[in-house]
Amino acid sequence: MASLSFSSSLKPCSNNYSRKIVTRYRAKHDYNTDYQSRGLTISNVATKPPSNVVIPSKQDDENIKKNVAWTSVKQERWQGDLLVQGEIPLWLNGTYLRNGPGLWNIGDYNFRHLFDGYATLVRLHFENGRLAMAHRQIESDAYKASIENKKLCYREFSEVPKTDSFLSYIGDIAKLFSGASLTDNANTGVVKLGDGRVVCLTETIKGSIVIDPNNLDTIGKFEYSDNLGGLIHSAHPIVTDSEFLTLLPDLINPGYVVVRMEPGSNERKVIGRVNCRGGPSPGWVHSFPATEHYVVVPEMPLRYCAGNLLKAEPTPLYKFQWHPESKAYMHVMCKASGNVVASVEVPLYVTFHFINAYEEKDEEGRVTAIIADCCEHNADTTILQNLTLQNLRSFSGEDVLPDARVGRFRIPMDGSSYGSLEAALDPNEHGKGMDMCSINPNFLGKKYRYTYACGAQRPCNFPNTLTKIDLMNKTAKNWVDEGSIPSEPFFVARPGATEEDDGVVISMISDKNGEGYALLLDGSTFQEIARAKFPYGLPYGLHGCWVPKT
Ligand SMILES: CC1=C(/C=C/C(C)=C/C=C/C(C)=C/C=C/C=C(C)/C=C/C=O)C(C)(C)CCC1
Ligand SMILES: [Fe+2]
Repeated sequence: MASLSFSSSLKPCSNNYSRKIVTRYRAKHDYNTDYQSRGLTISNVATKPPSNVVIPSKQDDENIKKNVAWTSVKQERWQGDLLVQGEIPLWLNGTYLRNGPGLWNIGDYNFRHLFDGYATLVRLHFENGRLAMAHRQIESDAYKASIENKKLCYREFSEVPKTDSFLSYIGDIAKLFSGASLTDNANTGVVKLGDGRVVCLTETIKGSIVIDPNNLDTIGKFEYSDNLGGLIHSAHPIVTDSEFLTLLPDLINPGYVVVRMEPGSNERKVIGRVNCRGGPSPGWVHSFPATEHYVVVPEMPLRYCAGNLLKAEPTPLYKFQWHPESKAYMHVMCKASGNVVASVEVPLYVTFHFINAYEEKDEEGRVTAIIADCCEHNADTTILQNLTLQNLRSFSGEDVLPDARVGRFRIPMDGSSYGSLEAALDPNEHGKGMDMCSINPNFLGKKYRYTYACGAQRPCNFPNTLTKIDLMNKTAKNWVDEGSIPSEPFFVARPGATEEDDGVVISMISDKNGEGYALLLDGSTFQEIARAKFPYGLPYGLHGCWVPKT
Protein backbone atom coordinates (compact mmCIF):
# COMPACT_ATOMS: atom_id res chain seq x y z
CA MET A 1 0.00 0.00 0.00
CA ALA A 2 0.98 3.65 -0.23
CA SER A 3 3.57 4.13 2.42
CA LEU A 4 4.53 7.74 2.03
CA SER A 5 6.43 8.47 5.17
CA PHE A 6 5.65 11.43 7.36
CA SER A 7 8.55 13.75 7.75
CA SER A 8 8.18 15.71 10.95
CA SER A 9 11.04 18.02 10.05
CA LEU A 10 8.91 19.68 7.40
CA LYS A 11 6.50 22.06 9.05
CA PRO A 12 3.90 24.20 7.31
CA CYS A 13 4.01 27.95 7.99
CA SER A 14 7.70 27.47 8.52
CA ASN A 15 8.15 30.85 10.07
CA ASN A 16 8.09 28.39 12.93
CA TYR A 17 5.36 28.02 15.39
CA SER A 18 7.71 26.18 17.63
CA ARG A 19 7.45 24.36 20.88
CA LYS A 20 8.02 27.63 22.67
CA ILE A 21 5.01 29.17 20.97
CA VAL A 22 2.85 26.13 21.59
CA THR A 23 3.62 26.39 25.27
CA ARG A 24 2.76 30.06 25.26
CA TYR A 25 -0.54 29.21 23.59
CA ARG A 26 -1.47 27.15 26.60
CA ALA A 27 -1.37 30.16 28.88
CA LYS A 28 -4.96 31.38 28.52
CA HIS A 29 -4.48 35.03 29.49
CA ASP A 30 -1.64 35.28 26.99
CA TYR A 31 -3.54 34.31 23.89
CA ASN A 32 -6.91 35.82 24.63
CA THR A 33 -6.12 38.70 22.30
CA ASP A 34 -5.58 36.23 19.44
CA TYR A 35 -9.04 34.85 19.97
CA GLN A 36 -10.48 38.32 20.22
CA SER A 37 -8.92 39.30 16.93
CA ARG A 38 -10.97 36.55 15.31
CA GLY A 39 -14.10 37.32 17.24
CA LEU A 40 -13.65 34.63 19.85
CA THR A 41 -13.43 34.93 23.57
CA ILE A 42 -12.65 32.47 26.28
CA SER A 43 -15.26 32.28 28.93
CA ASN A 44 -14.33 29.94 31.70
CA VAL A 45 -16.59 27.76 33.74
CA ALA A 46 -19.91 29.49 34.04
CA THR A 47 -23.00 28.23 35.74
CA LYS A 48 -25.23 30.81 34.08
CA PRO A 49 -25.25 31.81 30.44
CA PRO A 50 -22.71 34.61 30.10
CA SER A 51 -24.31 37.85 29.07
CA ASN A 52 -21.39 40.02 28.18
CA VAL A 53 -18.55 37.86 26.97
CA VAL A 54 -19.50 37.49 23.36
CA ILE A 55 -17.61 39.71 20.97
CA PRO A 56 -19.32 39.43 17.62
CA SER A 57 -16.98 39.16 14.67
CA LYS A 58 -17.50 40.77 11.30
CA GLN A 59 -18.65 37.38 10.10
CA ASP A 60 -21.29 37.20 12.83
CA ASP A 61 -22.65 40.59 11.81
CA GLU A 62 -22.94 39.45 8.24
CA ASN A 63 -24.76 36.34 9.33
CA ILE A 64 -27.02 37.87 11.89
CA LYS A 65 -30.15 36.72 10.03
CA LYS A 66 -28.68 33.40 8.97
CA ASN A 67 -29.11 30.16 10.79
CA VAL A 68 -26.62 29.90 13.63
CA ALA A 69 -25.79 26.42 12.29
CA TRP A 70 -23.50 28.04 9.70
CA THR A 71 -22.06 30.77 11.93
CA SER A 72 -18.68 30.31 13.59
CA VAL A 73 -18.79 29.43 17.26
CA LYS A 74 -18.90 32.62 19.30
CA GLN A 75 -16.27 31.80 21.85
CA GLU A 76 -13.49 29.32 22.38
CA ARG A 77 -15.19 27.54 25.25
CA TRP A 78 -18.12 27.59 27.64
CA GLN A 79 -19.32 25.28 30.32
CA GLY A 80 -22.28 25.36 32.66
CA ASP A 81 -25.56 23.83 33.78
CA LEU A 82 -28.66 24.05 31.62
CA LEU A 83 -32.24 24.53 32.64
CA VAL A 84 -34.22 21.47 31.56
CA GLN A 85 -37.80 21.61 30.30
CA GLY A 86 -39.46 18.21 30.50
CA GLU A 87 -37.86 15.22 32.16
CA ILE A 88 -34.57 13.53 31.48
CA PRO A 89 -34.91 9.80 32.25
CA LEU A 90 -33.01 8.92 35.41
CA TRP A 91 -31.34 5.96 33.67
CA LEU A 92 -29.59 8.33 31.23
CA ASN A 93 -26.27 8.79 33.01
CA GLY A 94 -23.25 9.58 30.91
CA THR A 95 -21.80 11.99 28.41
CA TYR A 96 -22.76 12.66 24.82
CA LEU A 97 -19.90 14.19 22.82
CA ARG A 98 -20.41 15.78 19.43
CA ASN A 99 -17.69 16.93 17.07
CA GLY A 100 -17.83 19.03 13.92
CA PRO A 101 -16.36 21.95 12.04
CA GLY A 102 -17.53 24.98 14.04
CA LEU A 103 -15.10 27.78 13.22
CA TRP A 104 -14.88 28.88 9.60
CA ASN A 105 -12.73 31.97 9.66
CA ILE A 106 -9.25 33.16 10.50
CA GLY A 107 -9.70 36.83 11.26
CA ASP A 108 -11.35 38.31 8.19
CA TYR A 109 -10.56 35.32 5.99
CA ASN A 110 -13.66 33.14 5.59
CA PHE A 111 -13.47 29.46 4.67
CA ARG A 112 -15.66 28.27 1.84
CA HIS A 113 -16.75 24.73 2.65
CA LEU A 114 -18.56 23.26 5.64
CA PHE A 115 -15.86 20.56 6.05
CA ASP A 116 -13.03 23.13 6.33
CA GLY A 117 -13.97 24.49 9.76
CA TYR A 118 -11.83 24.00 12.86
CA ALA A 119 -13.18 21.31 15.15
CA THR A 120 -15.64 22.30 17.87
CA LEU A 121 -16.49 19.72 20.52
CA VAL A 122 -19.76 19.88 22.42
CA ARG A 123 -20.38 17.92 25.60
CA LEU A 124 -23.78 17.11 27.10
CA HIS A 125 -23.39 15.52 30.49
CA PHE A 126 -26.50 13.78 31.84
CA GLU A 127 -26.63 12.87 35.51
CA ASN A 128 -29.62 12.11 37.71
CA GLY A 129 -32.03 14.06 35.52
CA ARG A 130 -29.71 17.07 35.23
CA LEU A 131 -27.84 18.34 32.20
CA ALA A 132 -24.56 20.27 31.92
CA MET A 133 -23.19 21.55 28.62
CA ALA A 134 -19.71 22.51 27.51
CA HIS A 135 -18.09 23.32 24.22
CA ARG A 136 -14.47 23.83 23.32
CA GLN A 137 -12.19 24.01 20.29
CA ILE A 138 -9.87 21.05 19.67
CA GLU A 139 -6.28 22.27 19.89
CA SER A 140 -4.96 20.65 16.73
CA ASP A 141 -1.66 21.84 15.27
CA ALA A 142 -3.66 23.31 12.38
CA TYR A 143 -5.88 25.34 14.71
CA LYS A 144 -3.00 26.52 16.90
CA ALA A 145 -0.90 27.47 13.87
CA SER A 146 -3.76 29.49 12.40
CA ILE A 147 -4.00 31.48 15.62
CA GLU A 148 -0.27 31.94 15.97
CA ASN A 149 0.31 32.94 12.35
CA LYS A 150 -3.09 34.53 11.69
CA LYS A 151 -3.35 32.57 8.46
CA LEU A 152 -4.11 29.12 7.13
CA CYS A 153 -1.06 26.88 7.57
CA TYR A 154 -2.29 23.41 6.65
CA ARG A 155 -4.31 21.93 3.79
CA GLU A 156 -7.90 21.52 4.86
CA PHE A 157 -10.71 19.78 2.95
CA SER A 158 -10.88 22.58 0.36
CA GLU A 159 -8.66 25.37 1.68
CA VAL A 160 -4.96 25.38 0.78
CA PRO A 161 -2.35 27.73 2.29
CA LYS A 162 -1.16 30.40 -0.12
CA THR A 163 2.38 30.07 -1.42
CA ASP A 164 4.22 33.25 -2.34
CA SER A 165 6.80 31.96 -4.82
CA PHE A 166 7.43 29.06 -7.20
CA LEU A 167 10.03 27.67 -4.80
CA SER A 168 7.65 27.64 -1.89
CA TYR A 169 5.02 26.03 -4.18
CA ILE A 170 7.49 23.17 -4.88
CA GLY A 171 8.20 22.95 -1.16
CA ASP A 172 4.48 22.77 -0.52
CA ILE A 173 4.05 19.87 -2.95
CA ALA A 174 6.86 18.03 -1.12
CA LYS A 175 5.06 18.65 2.15
CA LEU A 176 1.85 17.28 0.64
CA PHE A 177 3.53 14.00 -0.35
CA SER A 178 5.18 13.67 3.04
CA GLY A 179 1.88 14.51 4.72
CA ALA A 180 3.43 17.44 6.58
CA SER A 181 1.13 20.03 5.01
CA LEU A 182 -2.03 17.99 5.54
CA THR A 183 -4.28 19.12 8.34
CA ASP A 184 -4.73 17.36 11.67
CA ASN A 185 -7.97 19.29 12.20
CA ALA A 186 -9.98 16.40 13.71
CA ASN A 187 -13.39 17.82 12.79
CA THR A 188 -15.56 14.95 11.60
CA GLY A 189 -16.26 12.64 14.52
CA VAL A 190 -15.42 11.33 17.95
CA VAL A 191 -15.25 7.72 19.15
CA LYS A 192 -14.79 5.95 22.46
CA LEU A 193 -12.35 3.07 22.10
CA GLY A 194 -12.89 -0.21 23.93
CA ASP A 195 -10.17 0.80 26.42
CA GLY A 196 -11.97 4.08 27.29
CA ARG A 197 -9.77 6.50 25.34
CA VAL A 198 -11.76 9.09 23.42
CA VAL A 199 -10.41 9.99 19.98
CA CYS A 200 -11.50 12.74 17.59
CA LEU A 201 -11.06 11.92 13.93
CA THR A 202 -10.99 13.24 10.41
CA GLU A 203 -9.83 11.62 7.16
CA THR A 204 -6.14 12.39 7.62
CA ILE A 205 -4.47 9.77 9.80
CA LYS A 206 -2.45 12.45 11.61
CA GLY A 207 -5.77 14.08 12.56
CA SER A 208 -6.50 11.47 15.25
CA ILE A 209 -6.54 13.41 18.52
CA VAL A 210 -7.13 12.10 22.04
CA ILE A 211 -9.31 14.28 24.25
CA ASP A 212 -10.50 14.18 27.83
CA PRO A 213 -14.29 13.67 27.77
CA ASN A 214 -14.65 15.31 31.19
CA ASN A 215 -13.22 18.73 30.42
CA LEU A 216 -12.69 18.55 26.63
CA ASP A 217 -8.94 19.07 27.06
CA THR A 218 -6.88 18.14 24.03
CA ILE A 219 -4.57 15.44 25.42
CA GLY A 220 -2.47 14.88 22.30
CA LYS A 221 -2.08 12.97 19.09
CA PHE A 222 -3.20 9.35 18.86
CA GLU A 223 0.02 7.89 17.44
CA TYR A 224 -0.40 4.62 15.54
CA SER A 225 2.56 2.47 16.58
CA ASP A 226 2.59 0.22 13.46
CA ASN A 227 4.43 1.05 10.28
CA LEU A 228 1.49 0.87 7.89
CA GLY A 229 2.13 4.41 6.69
CA GLY A 230 -0.37 6.08 4.41
CA LEU A 231 -1.90 9.49 4.91
CA ILE A 232 -5.66 8.97 4.92
CA HIS A 233 -8.23 6.62 6.35
CA SER A 234 -11.99 6.34 6.64
CA ALA A 235 -13.40 9.06 8.90
CA HIS A 236 -15.70 6.46 10.46
CA PRO A 237 -13.92 3.47 11.94
CA ILE A 238 -16.23 0.78 13.28
CA VAL A 239 -15.63 0.80 17.00
CA THR A 240 -16.93 -1.69 19.54
CA ASP A 241 -15.73 -2.68 23.01
CA SER A 242 -13.59 -5.39 21.39
CA GLU A 243 -12.21 -3.84 18.21
CA PHE A 244 -11.53 -0.87 15.98
CA LEU A 245 -11.82 -1.57 12.25
CA THR A 246 -10.92 0.86 9.53
CA LEU A 247 -9.99 1.15 5.85
CA LEU A 248 -6.80 2.69 4.48
CA PRO A 249 -7.22 3.68 0.85
CA ASP A 250 -4.08 3.05 -1.21
CA LEU A 251 -3.73 5.85 -3.74
CA ILE A 252 -0.54 4.48 -5.36
CA ASN A 253 -1.69 0.95 -6.10
CA PRO A 254 -5.48 1.50 -6.10
CA GLY A 255 -7.12 -0.54 -3.38
CA TYR A 256 -7.98 -0.61 0.28
CA VAL A 257 -6.22 -2.16 3.25
CA VAL A 258 -8.59 -3.39 5.94
CA VAL A 259 -7.06 -3.08 9.41
CA ARG A 260 -8.01 -3.93 12.97
CA MET A 261 -6.77 -2.55 16.28
CA GLU A 262 -7.40 -4.03 19.72
CA PRO A 263 -8.41 -2.09 22.81
CA GLY A 264 -5.35 -0.93 24.75
CA SER A 265 -3.19 -1.02 21.64
CA ASN A 266 -2.10 1.64 19.14
CA GLU A 267 -1.08 -0.95 16.59
CA ARG A 268 -3.28 -1.56 13.58
CA LYS A 269 -2.93 -5.06 12.13
CA VAL A 270 -3.76 -5.87 8.53
CA ILE A 271 -6.76 -8.15 8.00
CA GLY A 272 -6.51 -8.11 4.21
CA ARG A 273 -6.44 -6.06 1.05
CA VAL A 274 -8.96 -5.38 -1.71
CA ASN A 275 -7.75 -4.25 -5.11
CA CYS A 276 -9.90 -1.74 -6.96
CA ARG A 277 -11.73 -3.12 -9.97
CA GLY A 278 -12.12 0.18 -11.81
CA GLY A 279 -10.81 3.68 -12.11
CA PRO A 280 -7.46 5.36 -11.72
CA SER A 281 -7.71 5.51 -7.92
CA PRO A 282 -9.81 4.20 -5.03
CA GLY A 283 -13.31 5.51 -4.43
CA TRP A 284 -13.82 7.90 -1.51
CA VAL A 285 -14.47 5.92 1.68
CA HIS A 286 -15.84 8.31 4.28
CA SER A 287 -17.43 5.29 5.96
CA PHE A 288 -18.04 1.57 5.42
CA PRO A 289 -20.21 -1.09 7.05
CA ALA A 290 -19.45 -4.46 8.62
CA THR A 291 -21.50 -7.50 9.62
CA GLU A 292 -20.68 -9.97 12.38
CA HIS A 293 -18.22 -11.87 10.15
CA TYR A 294 -17.49 -9.60 7.20
CA VAL A 295 -16.18 -6.15 6.37
CA VAL A 296 -17.88 -4.53 3.39
CA VAL A 297 -15.54 -2.42 1.25
CA PRO A 298 -17.37 0.06 -1.00
CA GLU A 299 -15.73 1.15 -4.24
CA MET A 300 -17.66 4.28 -5.22
CA PRO A 301 -17.17 5.96 -8.62
CA LEU A 302 -16.51 9.23 -6.77
CA ARG A 303 -12.76 8.65 -6.56
CA TYR A 304 -9.77 10.36 -4.93
CA CYS A 305 -7.98 12.46 -7.53
CA ALA A 306 -4.21 13.01 -7.18
CA GLY A 307 -4.39 15.96 -9.61
CA ASN A 308 -7.06 17.69 -7.55
CA LEU A 309 -5.13 17.01 -4.35
CA LEU A 310 -2.32 19.13 -5.78
CA LYS A 311 -4.50 22.06 -6.81
CA ALA A 312 -4.47 25.25 -4.76
CA GLU A 313 -8.03 26.30 -5.62
CA PRO A 314 -11.06 24.08 -4.95
CA THR A 315 -12.34 22.12 -7.97
CA PRO A 316 -16.08 21.35 -8.34
CA LEU A 317 -15.57 18.01 -6.60
CA TYR A 318 -12.72 19.16 -4.37
CA LYS A 319 -10.12 16.38 -4.02
CA PHE A 320 -12.31 13.92 -5.89
CA GLN A 321 -13.51 13.12 -9.39
CA TRP A 322 -16.63 11.37 -10.69
CA HIS A 323 -15.79 8.35 -12.85
CA PRO A 324 -19.06 6.70 -13.98
CA GLU A 325 -17.15 4.79 -16.67
CA SER A 326 -15.15 3.04 -13.93
CA LYS A 327 -18.41 1.60 -12.54
CA ALA A 328 -19.27 0.92 -8.92
CA TYR A 329 -18.50 -2.11 -6.80
CA MET A 330 -19.03 -3.63 -3.38
CA HIS A 331 -16.49 -6.06 -1.97
CA VAL A 332 -16.88 -8.36 1.02
CA MET A 333 -13.92 -9.45 3.12
CA CYS A 334 -14.01 -12.22 5.69
CA LYS A 335 -12.83 -10.76 9.02
CA ALA A 336 -11.22 -14.03 10.11
CA SER A 337 -9.26 -14.92 6.95
CA GLY A 338 -8.87 -11.59 5.16
CA ASN A 339 -10.13 -13.28 1.98
CA VAL A 340 -12.34 -11.33 -0.41
CA VAL A 341 -15.38 -13.62 -0.54
CA ALA A 342 -17.58 -11.49 -2.81
CA SER A 343 -16.95 -8.67 -5.24
CA VAL A 344 -19.90 -7.44 -7.27
CA GLU A 345 -20.70 -4.63 -9.63
CA VAL A 346 -23.60 -2.50 -8.41
CA PRO A 347 -25.51 0.48 -9.85
CA LEU A 348 -23.65 3.80 -9.59
CA TYR A 349 -24.02 5.40 -6.18
CA VAL A 350 -22.92 8.32 -4.02
CA THR A 351 -22.83 7.83 -0.28
CA PHE A 352 -20.91 9.22 2.65
CA HIS A 353 -22.61 7.36 5.45
CA PHE A 354 -23.36 3.69 5.70
CA ILE A 355 -26.09 2.93 8.20
CA ASN A 356 -25.55 -0.76 8.96
CA ALA A 357 -25.09 -4.16 7.32
CA TYR A 358 -26.11 -7.70 8.16
CA GLU A 359 -25.93 -11.27 6.91
CA GLU A 360 -28.95 -12.82 5.21
CA LYS A 361 -29.09 -16.57 5.84
CA ASP A 362 -30.97 -19.57 4.43
CA GLU A 363 -32.76 -22.22 6.51
CA GLU A 364 -29.49 -24.06 7.08
CA GLY A 365 -27.84 -20.93 8.42
CA ARG A 366 -25.64 -20.42 5.34
CA VAL A 367 -24.96 -16.77 4.47
CA THR A 368 -26.64 -16.14 1.12
CA ALA A 369 -26.21 -12.37 0.89
CA ILE A 370 -24.99 -9.29 2.68
CA ILE A 371 -27.45 -6.43 3.09
CA ALA A 372 -25.79 -3.01 3.42
CA ASP A 373 -27.78 0.20 3.92
CA CYS A 374 -26.58 3.74 3.37
CA CYS A 375 -27.70 7.35 2.93
CA GLU A 376 -27.61 7.42 -0.87
CA HIS A 377 -27.63 10.60 -2.92
CA ASN A 378 -29.12 9.12 -6.12
CA ALA A 379 -25.66 8.77 -7.67
CA ASP A 380 -25.47 12.57 -7.77
CA THR A 381 -22.42 14.42 -6.44
CA THR A 382 -24.20 17.82 -6.25
CA ILE A 383 -24.50 17.49 -2.48
CA LEU A 384 -20.79 18.34 -2.17
CA GLN A 385 -21.30 21.77 -3.75
CA ASN A 386 -24.45 22.22 -1.71
CA LEU A 387 -22.37 22.13 1.41
CA THR A 388 -20.47 25.31 0.62
CA LEU A 389 -20.98 27.89 3.34
CA GLN A 390 -22.22 30.42 0.80
CA ASN A 391 -25.00 28.06 -0.22
CA LEU A 392 -25.84 27.07 3.34
CA ARG A 393 -25.95 30.73 4.45
CA SER A 394 -28.13 31.95 1.63
CA PHE A 395 -31.35 30.01 1.88
CA SER A 396 -33.95 31.98 -0.06
CA GLY A 397 -36.89 29.64 0.28
CA GLU A 398 -36.01 27.78 -2.89
CA ASP A 399 -35.87 23.99 -2.62
CA VAL A 400 -32.23 23.24 -3.43
CA LEU A 401 -31.43 20.16 -1.35
CA PRO A 402 -30.73 17.25 -3.73
CA ASP A 403 -32.85 14.15 -3.12
CA ALA A 404 -31.50 11.29 -1.06
CA ARG A 405 -32.82 7.91 0.06
CA VAL A 406 -32.00 4.89 2.18
CA GLY A 407 -30.05 2.91 -0.39
CA ARG A 408 -30.13 -0.84 0.28
CA PHE A 409 -27.41 -2.95 -1.35
CA ARG A 410 -27.90 -6.69 -1.69
CA ILE A 411 -24.58 -8.43 -2.25
CA PRO A 412 -25.11 -12.10 -3.20
CA MET A 413 -22.61 -14.52 -1.70
CA ASP A 414 -22.98 -17.20 -4.40
CA GLY A 415 -20.30 -15.89 -6.75
CA SER A 416 -22.71 -13.76 -8.83
CA SER A 417 -21.15 -10.80 -10.62
CA TYR A 418 -23.85 -8.27 -9.82
CA GLY A 419 -25.47 -6.90 -6.72
CA SER A 420 -28.52 -4.66 -6.45
CA LEU A 421 -29.23 -1.23 -4.99
CA GLU A 422 -32.75 -0.04 -4.27
CA ALA A 423 -34.53 2.41 -2.00
CA ALA A 424 -35.39 0.60 1.25
CA LEU A 425 -38.58 2.69 1.57
CA ASP A 426 -40.37 5.41 -0.38
CA PRO A 427 -38.08 8.47 0.08
CA ASN A 428 -41.20 10.68 0.34
CA GLU A 429 -41.63 9.20 3.81
CA HIS A 430 -38.68 11.36 4.95
CA GLY A 431 -39.01 14.28 2.51
CA LYS A 432 -36.40 12.82 0.15
CA GLY A 433 -33.68 14.05 2.46
CA MET A 434 -31.50 11.47 4.18
CA ASP A 435 -28.18 11.70 5.94
CA MET A 436 -26.47 11.74 9.34
CA CYS A 437 -27.80 8.40 10.52
CA SER A 438 -27.51 6.35 13.69
CA ILE A 439 -28.78 3.01 14.95
CA ASN A 440 -29.04 1.20 18.25
CA PRO A 441 -25.35 0.16 18.63
CA ASN A 442 -26.43 -3.23 20.02
CA PHE A 443 -27.64 -4.02 16.49
CA LEU A 444 -24.37 -3.12 14.75
CA GLY A 445 -23.68 -5.72 12.07
CA LYS A 446 -26.94 -7.54 12.85
CA LYS A 447 -30.40 -7.62 11.31
CA TYR A 448 -32.06 -4.42 12.50
CA ARG A 449 -35.29 -2.54 12.02
CA TYR A 450 -34.79 1.14 12.88
CA THR A 451 -32.53 3.94 11.86
CA TYR A 452 -32.61 7.56 13.01
CA ALA A 453 -31.42 10.25 10.60
CA CYS A 454 -31.97 13.78 9.31
CA GLY A 455 -34.65 14.08 6.66
CA ALA A 456 -36.21 17.04 4.89
CA GLN A 457 -39.26 19.23 5.09
CA ARG A 458 -39.15 21.05 1.78
CA PRO A 459 -38.38 23.62 0.58
CA CYS A 460 -34.95 23.55 2.22
CA ASN A 461 -31.24 23.71 1.45
CA PHE A 462 -30.12 21.21 4.11
CA PRO A 463 -31.78 18.32 5.96
CA ASN A 464 -33.99 20.02 8.56
CA THR A 465 -35.96 17.24 10.25
CA LEU A 466 -35.24 14.32 12.50
CA THR A 467 -36.65 11.10 11.18
CA LYS A 468 -37.15 7.65 12.64
CA ILE A 469 -37.26 5.09 9.88
CA ASP A 470 -38.90 1.72 10.27
CA LEU A 471 -37.22 -0.45 7.66
CA MET A 472 -39.63 -3.32 8.26
CA ASN A 473 -42.88 -1.37 7.81
CA LYS A 474 -41.19 1.05 5.36
CA THR A 475 -42.50 4.11 7.19
CA ALA A 476 -41.00 7.15 8.91
CA LYS A 477 -41.94 9.41 11.83
CA ASN A 478 -40.68 12.96 11.42
CA TRP A 479 -39.87 15.71 13.94
CA VAL A 480 -39.50 19.30 12.80
CA ASP A 481 -38.92 22.74 14.33
CA GLU A 482 -39.63 25.27 11.57
CA GLY A 483 -36.50 27.12 10.44
CA SER A 484 -34.13 25.06 12.60
CA ILE A 485 -31.31 22.69 11.74
CA PRO A 486 -31.01 19.59 13.93
CA SER A 487 -27.75 17.65 14.12
CA GLU A 488 -27.41 13.88 13.76
CA PRO A 489 -29.95 12.09 15.99
CA PHE A 490 -27.92 9.86 18.27
CA PHE A 491 -29.59 6.82 19.84
CA VAL A 492 -28.77 5.73 23.39
CA ALA A 493 -30.34 2.43 24.45
CA ARG A 494 -31.96 2.11 27.86
CA PRO A 495 -29.91 -0.31 29.98
CA GLY A 496 -31.75 -3.62 30.09
CA ALA A 497 -33.98 -2.81 27.10
CA THR A 498 -35.29 -5.69 25.02
CA GLU A 499 -36.86 -3.65 22.22
CA GLU A 500 -34.56 -2.17 19.57
CA ASP A 501 -36.06 1.34 19.86
CA ASP A 502 -36.26 1.42 23.68
CA GLY A 503 -34.05 4.39 24.49
CA VAL A 504 -33.64 8.07 23.74
CA VAL A 505 -32.49 10.08 20.77
CA ILE A 506 -30.21 13.06 21.41
CA SER A 507 -29.82 15.93 18.98
CA MET A 508 -28.75 19.58 19.12
CA ILE A 509 -30.76 22.22 17.35
CA SER A 510 -29.46 25.45 15.79
CA ASP A 511 -32.11 27.98 14.88
CA LYS A 512 -32.60 30.95 12.60
CA ASN A 513 -32.56 33.48 15.48
CA GLY A 514 -29.11 32.51 16.66
CA GLU A 515 -30.37 30.28 19.45
CA GLY A 516 -30.16 26.59 20.10
CA TYR A 517 -31.01 23.77 22.45
CA ALA A 518 -30.34 20.17 23.31
CA LEU A 519 -33.26 17.90 22.47
CA LEU A 520 -34.25 14.50 23.78
CA LEU A 521 -36.81 12.39 21.92
CA ASP A 522 -38.27 9.08 22.99
CA GLY A 523 -36.69 6.43 20.74
CA SER A 524 -39.96 4.55 20.41
CA THR A 525 -42.70 7.21 20.10
CA PHE A 526 -40.33 9.82 18.67
CA GLN A 527 -42.04 12.41 20.90
CA GLU A 528 -40.09 15.11 22.70
CA ILE A 529 -39.29 14.27 26.31
CA ALA A 530 -36.97 17.12 27.24
CA ARG A 531 -35.12 20.11 25.89
CA ALA A 532 -32.59 22.52 27.38
CA LYS A 533 -31.74 25.90 25.90
CA PHE A 534 -28.11 26.78 25.30
CA PRO A 535 -26.76 30.19 26.40
CA TYR A 536 -26.38 30.94 22.68
CA GLY A 537 -26.83 28.90 19.54
CA LEU A 538 -24.04 26.59 18.44
CA PRO A 539 -22.85 25.84 14.93
CA TYR A 540 -23.88 22.63 13.22
CA GLY A 541 -21.95 19.53 14.28
CA LEU A 542 -21.45 16.22 12.53
CA HIS A 543 -21.03 13.07 14.60
CA GLY A 544 -21.06 12.03 18.22
CA CYS A 545 -20.48 9.21 20.68
CA TRP A 546 -21.75 8.16 24.07
CA VAL A 547 -19.51 7.71 27.09
CA PRO A 548 -21.57 5.92 29.74
CA LYS A 549 -21.03 6.75 33.39
CA THR A 550 -18.86 4.02 34.85
C1 LIG B 1 -8.09 17.30 4.82
C2 LIG B 1 -8.10 16.41 3.66
C3 LIG B 1 -9.15 15.58 3.36
C4 LIG B 1 -10.27 15.70 4.28
C5 LIG B 1 -11.50 15.24 4.18
C6 LIG B 1 -12.58 15.49 5.09
C7 LIG B 1 -12.36 16.33 6.28
C8 LIG B 1 -13.78 14.95 4.82
C9 LIG B 1 -14.99 15.12 5.57
C10 LIG B 1 -16.13 14.61 5.08
C11 LIG B 1 -17.42 14.75 5.70
C12 LIG B 1 -17.53 15.42 6.98
C13 LIG B 1 -18.51 14.26 5.05
C14 LIG B 1 -19.85 14.48 5.50
C15 LIG B 1 -20.89 14.33 4.65
C16 LIG B 1 -22.18 14.81 5.04
C17 LIG B 1 -23.21 14.88 4.16
C18 LIG B 1 -23.08 14.37 2.79
C19 LIG B 1 -24.44 15.47 4.59
C20 LIG B 1 -25.44 15.66 3.71
C21 LIG B 1 -26.61 16.28 4.06
O1 LIG B 1 -27.55 16.33 3.31
C22 LIG B 1 -9.11 14.67 2.15
C23 LIG B 1 -10.23 15.01 1.22
C24 LIG B 1 -9.17 13.24 2.59
C25 LIG B 1 -7.85 14.85 1.30
C26 LIG B 1 -6.68 15.27 2.00
C27 LIG B 1 -6.90 16.49 2.82
FE1 LIG C 1 -19.36 11.40 8.50
